[in-house]
Amino acid sequence: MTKPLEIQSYSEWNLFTRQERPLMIAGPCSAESEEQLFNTATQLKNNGIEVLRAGIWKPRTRPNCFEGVGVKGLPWLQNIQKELGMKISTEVANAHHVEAALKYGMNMVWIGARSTANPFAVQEIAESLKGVDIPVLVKNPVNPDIELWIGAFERLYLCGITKLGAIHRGFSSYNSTRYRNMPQWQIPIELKRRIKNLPLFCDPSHISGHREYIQEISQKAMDLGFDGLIIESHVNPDCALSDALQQITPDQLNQILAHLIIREEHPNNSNNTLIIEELREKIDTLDNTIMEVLTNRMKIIEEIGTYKKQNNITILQPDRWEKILTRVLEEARKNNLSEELVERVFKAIHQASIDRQTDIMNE
Ligand SMILES: C=C(O[C@@H]1C=C(C(=O)O)C=C[C@H]1O)C(=O)O
Repeated sequence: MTKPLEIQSYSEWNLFTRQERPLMIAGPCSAESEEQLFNTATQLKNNGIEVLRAGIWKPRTRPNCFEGVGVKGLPWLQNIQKELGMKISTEVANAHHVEAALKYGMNMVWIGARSTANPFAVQEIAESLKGVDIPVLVKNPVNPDIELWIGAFERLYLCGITKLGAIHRGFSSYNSTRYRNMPQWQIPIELKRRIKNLPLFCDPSHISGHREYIQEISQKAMDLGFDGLIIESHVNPDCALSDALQQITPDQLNQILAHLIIREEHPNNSNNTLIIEELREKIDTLDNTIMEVLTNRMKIIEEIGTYKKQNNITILQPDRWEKILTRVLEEARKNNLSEELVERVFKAIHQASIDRQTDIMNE
């Protein structure tokens, strides 16, 4: 889609009366019983949380796990809306879920990571939401594919939904990493650049997979300018029927929120602005130098490419490449620069050289 999506600001969502960052959505991974849900909601509400989340249908990796209580949990949520005045939200994965959720007065729904990865599911959900005026949040797909994530917003938008928001919950990985799902922060950063006015929530519970990391991930999300957080909270996390390790009590959630430092995107006085502006001028000059160096390097790459073509020499020269990489990594170590950064930069430069010389060979 070429035209920018005209997305409504969260101030028009009718969900949050408190509009400061972080906008908060919290509640158990799953609704397990009326009592568990009501007690959790009561404590959250007493701690100032306005929007409750609870999974009713749980997509599980393997069969024979707890797959949610199903529609019988919907009246429990509706009762909380009535008794406690909280806004209620749940995950929907198909048109039946949407219909049932709407019947019980859901104030917001979200599409889960596995569903976002499936355009058929997203299309079905989008069509079933036509004419409905509640916010719809979309979790990132399980695979790190930003186009698929953006495609889901476009499908919803084309069905007339303009109260849209994104939830960053991290990406699946084969390797074992510090977190359950890799944050790959560059992807939500790019999403923010591509859809500028899209409200962005972070789900530190699913990124971390463990409660001990929720604080640091929430802080990072705030420092990257996320608008809100969606955090799993349960009255008795250790006895939770799903995602026990990553859930926290409403009081633990309160502690985490109390420790968050909320920084502003723009400096709040002209002196700070001036200092940053001066430093940015220096960076602009250096960026110009980088561009000049890259341009000159590429010119020489082209000369070598032409010579190789005329003299039947292969494009890739493993020994030369090995030497370059060894040398710059050694320089990185000496200068206290991240070796990972230098390696990534030089691999990208080398790949671009190969691509350019390939073009020359084929001319
Ligand atoms: C430029 C050359 O071609 C390739 C590109 C290189 C580079 O970008 O520095 C190095 C080795 C080759 O794989 C070369 O042969 O020197």
